[in-house]
Amino acid sequence: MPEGLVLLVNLVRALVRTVVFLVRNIVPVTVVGGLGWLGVRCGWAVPLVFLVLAGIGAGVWAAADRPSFVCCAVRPAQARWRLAMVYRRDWQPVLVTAGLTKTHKGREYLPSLVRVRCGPASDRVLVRMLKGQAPDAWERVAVNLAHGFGATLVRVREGDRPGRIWLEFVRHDALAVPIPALPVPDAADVDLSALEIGRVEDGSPWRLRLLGTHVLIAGATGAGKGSVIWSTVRAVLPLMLAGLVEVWAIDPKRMELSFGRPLFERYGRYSDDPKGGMVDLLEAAARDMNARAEQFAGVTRSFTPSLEHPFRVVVVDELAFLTAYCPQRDLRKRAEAALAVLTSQGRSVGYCVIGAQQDARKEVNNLRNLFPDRIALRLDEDEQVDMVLGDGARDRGALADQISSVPHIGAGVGFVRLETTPDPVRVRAAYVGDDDIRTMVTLGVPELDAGEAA
Ligand SMILES: Nc1ncnc2c1ncn2[C@@H]1O[C@H](COP(=O)(O)OP(=O)(O)OP(=O)(O)O)[C@@H](O)[C@H]1O
Repeated sequence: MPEGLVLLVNLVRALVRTVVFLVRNIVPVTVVGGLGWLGVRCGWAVPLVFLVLAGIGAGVWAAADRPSFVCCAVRPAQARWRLAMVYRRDWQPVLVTAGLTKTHKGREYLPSLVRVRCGPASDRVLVRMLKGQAPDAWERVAVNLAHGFGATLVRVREGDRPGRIWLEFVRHDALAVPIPALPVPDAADVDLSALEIGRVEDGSPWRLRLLGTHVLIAGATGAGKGSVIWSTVRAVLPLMLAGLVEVWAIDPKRMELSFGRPLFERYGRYSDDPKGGMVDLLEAAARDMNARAEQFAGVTRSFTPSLEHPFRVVVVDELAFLTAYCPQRDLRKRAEAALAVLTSQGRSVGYCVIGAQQDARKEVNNLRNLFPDRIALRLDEDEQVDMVLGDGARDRGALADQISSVPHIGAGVGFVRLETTPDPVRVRAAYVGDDDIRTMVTLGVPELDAGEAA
């Protein structure tokens, strides 16, 4: 190519890049340009005064309404900064090393970086993949991307349209510190479709639905199943006291739920009797549910709790004890049958089963598919993740087998699928300690003093 032509091509390239840069950064460029122009025309004291006034304005805004300041000013600025200083700067070298680019006839094709959004603990980067590329190609090199961009973890999420994906770069673990028990809400604020029981990784509240569903909590021993159960009981406590919710507790382990026995006995039922009492309780629930279903048939399709028909939550602390480990075959069969009736028909008539289990394997719990909502806390083996959350959940980032077994760091941490997104999200349940449970019992059964309640 003649030298003059090379020069011309490079000149045009530089011009195009400058225009693209100016258009992309129109706001900061205009502000800096405007201040510079003021400085030249009126002296440098004038832009300085503007900057000081802007600083004071930002300070007042931050003091008056911190969430909106963070959301509208800090996060967009952080996203711009990280786009320029982290992602755009290292985009080409990292993608080339990770094998995500293609070279054809001497020309390199590079996936495009569309947008960056920053959250409190992670960045989301929207990427336009190369034509013919699939998200799996990115999932396979997630570790390379994490190291390349200085993140602790990268998850690949579906994009806003075909051909695009979101890369979620986790900067630091926002759930590494235990969350103390949440305050007992006012009765008017309790929503059985969205009970606040902890926090999602992005800092938003973790809300659990009970109305119209059943919940399975799977986690190895010490994974923190108790904190999910107790945070849920705490969230419905005001409605229990008002007679609109009953909690029927089945406690084969005689540990976790026995703390709240007086509460369950007054505002529901409780059994830890391995000789048939627990199964009787399950069967009683199934019978009541059938009677309710008959009463409602043809009258109503949506359930609203009332004093006559309270919402009933049946909590089973260890499902496998009733369905697999119980030595009497007859009791196992009866428990399985009652659970199957409750989980298959109870949703629309105000029954919700919350089942906890340590072992997610199929042979231990055949009823797993009857629980529409499932929570995977720390699990022993990677194949259990898909057994709990459904096929492909682990590939989509639900690394429940890698949650720390140190209680302070990993207990109560897990993965769930929310209604709003197909991808599993990381959550942590608030920790309801023994004192919190005592306080709850005293609230519900005031005649017991705190000592007796324990
Ligand atoms: N959400 C939490 N945040 C911090 N620590 C927690 C949390 N949940 C539980 N822990 C700690 O982890 C320990 C084990 O929790 P828990 O007994 O709830 O586990 P589990 O899954 O019910 O175990 P198991 O099946 O053996 O009964 C608790 O004693 C507590 O110290």
